[in-house]
Amino acid sequence: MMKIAVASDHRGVQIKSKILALVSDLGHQALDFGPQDHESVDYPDYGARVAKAVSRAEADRGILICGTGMGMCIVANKFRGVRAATCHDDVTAELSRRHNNANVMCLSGDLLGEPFAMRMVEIWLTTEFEGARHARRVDKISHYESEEFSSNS
Ligand SMILES: O=C(CO)[C@H](O)[C@H](O)[C@H](O)COP(=O)(O)O
Repeated sequence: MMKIAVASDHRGVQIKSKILALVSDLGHQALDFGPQDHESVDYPDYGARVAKAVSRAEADRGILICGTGMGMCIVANKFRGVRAATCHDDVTAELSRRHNNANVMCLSGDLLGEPFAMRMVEIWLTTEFEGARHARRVDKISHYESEEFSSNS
């Protein structure tokens, strides 16, 4: 069982509730990081909540929804240890796990149909990281965000 933190902006509130239910149905602990209504909010505030939880290992993974899935991805990737990927379909959902070991999935609330998005979430939650050559590449990403790299570049 994983702890999955989920948040959205106002464009993703409706699908967020469906995703939270799916996450629970799949046997995981679903953590709702808001918002709770359709009032307009700023996606960086909610993206940061989930990304911070993943970065601090308070959640195993996160799922973020905004209009396009892009703004959430940009903000989430500012947090150490977060590998956020905007997923558009089954293939990007699967490969973001198998190749990139993505720990945050970002989705569009505007562009994906609900059944399609639900299938992508299920794929993303059930697909393992392949490791091997991909582990070497993910390790290089970690290196580029390390203090050692920042102080020498
Ligand atoms: O992806 C996004 C941010 O990059 C989103 O589409 C936001 O949900 C969008 O920018 C919000 O716009 P709104 O006109 O204030 O609803």
